[in-house]
Formats: sequence, structure tokens, C-alpha cells
Amino acid sequence: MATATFLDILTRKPRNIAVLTNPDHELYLQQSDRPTPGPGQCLVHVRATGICGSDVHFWKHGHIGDMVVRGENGLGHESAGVILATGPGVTRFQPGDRVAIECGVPCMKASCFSCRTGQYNACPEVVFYSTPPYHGTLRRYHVHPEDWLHKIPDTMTYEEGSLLEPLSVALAGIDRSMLRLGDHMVICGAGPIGIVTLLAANAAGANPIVITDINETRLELAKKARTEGATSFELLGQEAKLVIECTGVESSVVTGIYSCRFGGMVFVIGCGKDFATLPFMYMSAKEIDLRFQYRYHDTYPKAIGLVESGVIDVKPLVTHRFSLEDGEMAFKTASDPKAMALKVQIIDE
Ligand SMILES: NC(=O)c1ccc[n+]([C@@H]2O[C@H](COP(=O)([O-])OP(=O)(O)OC[C@H]3O[C@@H](n4cnc5c(N)ncnc54)[C@H](O)[C@@H]3O)[C@@H](O)[C@H]2O)c1
Ligand SMILES: OC[C@H](O)C(O)[C@@H](O)CO
Ligand SMILES: [Zn+2]
Ligand SMILES: [Zn+2]
Repeated sequence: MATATFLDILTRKPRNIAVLTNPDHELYLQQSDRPTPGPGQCLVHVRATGICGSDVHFWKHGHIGDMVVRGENGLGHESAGVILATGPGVTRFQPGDRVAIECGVPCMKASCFSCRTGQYNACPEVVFYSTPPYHGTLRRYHVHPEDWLHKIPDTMTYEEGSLLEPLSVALAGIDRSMLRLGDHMVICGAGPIGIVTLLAANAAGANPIVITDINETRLELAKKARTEGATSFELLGQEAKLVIECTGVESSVVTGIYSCRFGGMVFVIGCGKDFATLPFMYMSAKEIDLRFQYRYHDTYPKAIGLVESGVIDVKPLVTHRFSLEDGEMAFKTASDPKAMALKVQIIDE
């Protein structure tokens, strides 16, 4: 069965295709040869990839902070697929296994403080696929170290597998924000990160939850995506104990700060400008904590369990689907507010 899958796909689709950008802000498809898995690596046929706000940002703006697009750069880091072949020494996987790809591959050396202490998202040598200078996983064939692949159950779709990545961001944020049952909460921004944070915060017991956006459609999508049981969706009734900021836009961060109660916390997931002006002394007089999230560590197993058990339903996030060949159109849709997209997926059958 697995061998048939392998031969079938390679015969039908012998060439690798990827979606790339470059320092001139162009977006294009590029063909290349199918890679061969080396020791400890698996060859994955990437079946579903979601477009992240960061992918659009690298394309349109050429950088996020000091991560700069300096050459041709493949996009995409929210991917799931099926293993077609394994390299020498691979022990945990075999062809036919369905996997989610964790795109940050840290060094894991004992001499690396971040890796040694479990905060591998801070590894200075991390290869994060799609962050320059590393190509992304928005490609047909991708080789990946087996250690950073996560088996997904047969009941989980590839799309859900790819959504484990933004869910990982939200889970890491919820964890570090120390959200507690019954916390009054505001989420700024109803993009995919804001909505998946809404789903996770709802599951974690925040109540009530208010979500903001400047785009009505996004707020409607947030309402649709919320799970049964989320209450008091529109009225907080008092200042927030916790604000999770999912836009990175300065004015939104400031609004978040003014929504906070004495001793509350503004937890920033969104990526914004290099410098921001904040109401410094207001925060001081109200003892408002400001914390940040940078990617995630050790979230995939938890995310798989939450989706598999139905505690978090990520499916409503997907609004548009395109083939890999239509990758350019997929990015235009993801970045055009008139398209009213939330999560755009690129699918390769
Ligand atoms: N920290 C991390 O590790 C991490 C990981 C993934 C994504 N991100 C960042 O998280 C952010 C959200 O990602 P996304 O994919 O949801 O992006 P997105 O652009 O799809 O969503 C952002 C939303 O914010 C809304 N918005 C803009 N200005 C606003 C304002 N002033 N008030 C309220 N809402 C406003 C937009 O209308 C949009 O719906 C991005 O900045 C992304 O780069 C950070
Ligand atoms: O989901 C992961 C994020 O998009 C990336 O960390 C990005 O913000 C920078 O590379
Ligand atoms: Zn991302
Ligand atoms: Zn390291």
C-alpha cells in the first residue's frame, strides 16, 4: 500500500514545485528535482500548507525584525503530509505515515543553553523553514529530520495537521500568559492567530472573552468559529486581567494596555514595527505586565491531543483552498482584504 502510494505520486508528479519570494517582493513558482532523504531524514509529500501572516509579510515587506529576505526564499511553515521514503537510520517512521511538520529544527546540542534548558524556540542555530535564509515547506516534496515530524492520527485531516502550527503559537502564548479559569480576557485581532487563540483560551476556561478587529468579516468569522460554551462574547463588563495581542499593530497594543486592570497583563503574540511608543507611566502606575511570545516549544503533542479529542476544532479557520500550481493566487487571496479570507490552504493531492 505504502509502496503503491510512493510510486503513484512520483509517476504522477515527478517534479518538485515550491512557492518562493525574493528581495524584489516577487512571488513565483519554482521547479526543482525531488530531494533524497539523508541519514535521519524522511521525504514528505506535503499535502496541505496554510499561509501565515508572516509568509505574506516576508513577501510584501521583505523582513520581520532582523529576519531579512536576501535571496530567493521559499515560503510556508504550516504543513502536513505523508512520508514517501525514509533515509538511513530512520526508526520511528515508514512510508505511508501521515505527519505534521514542525518547521523549527534547533541544534539540540548540550552546549546550547536554549536547547539544554528546553527553550529550543530560542536556539540561535535554529533552522526555521521559511524564515530567511531557509526555504519553506510550501513545496511538493520536502525532506525533514524525523525528530521534528509528528505522527497525526488517521482521523485527522492534513489541513488540521497543518493548523497544528498556528495552534502551537496560541498554546505557547496561553501557557506563558498563565491564563486561569474565569479570567476576564481581551484578544486583539481576529486573524487566524487571534481566532485560534480564542478557541484555545475558551477551552482553557477564560470567561468572558472579547475579541477585537477593524474588519467586520473577521469578527463574524470569529463568532462562527467559537465553540459551544463560550459565553459573554461581546461584553467584558470590567477591565481585563489578560489581553492577548494578536495584531502587532501599535495602536492595538496601546488599546490592549488601556483595557487592562491594575496588575493585568498584555501578552503580545503579534509581530510589529521594530520600535513602538507605549503609555509607559500609565503601565507603571497600573502595574501592567508586558510579555511576548516567540514561536513555541513542545506544543505539537499537546496540539495533536486537543484536536484529536475535539477539545479544539480548528476546521472553521479554513476559508479558501488552492492547488500548489495556483500558489500565487493563494497568496493574493490571503493578502487581499476584499477576498475575506481567514486561513488560505494550499493542497496537493
Ligand atoms: N510571536 C509568534 O511566534 C508569532 C507566530 C505566528 C504569527 N505571529 C504574528 O501574529 C500576528 C497575527 O497573525 P495572523 O496570521 O492572524 O495575521 P493577520 O494579518 O491575518 O491578522 C491580523 C488581524 O489584526 C487585525 N487588525 C489590524 N489592526 C488592528 C487594530 N488596530 N485593532 C484590531 N485589529 C486589528 C486585522 O484586521 C487582522 O484581522 C502577525 O503579526 C504574525 O506575524 C507571531
Ligand atoms: O508561526 C511562526 C511564525 O510565523 C514565525 O516565527 C515568524 O513570525 C518569523 O519567522
Ligand atoms: Zn507562522
Ligand atoms: Zn540550540
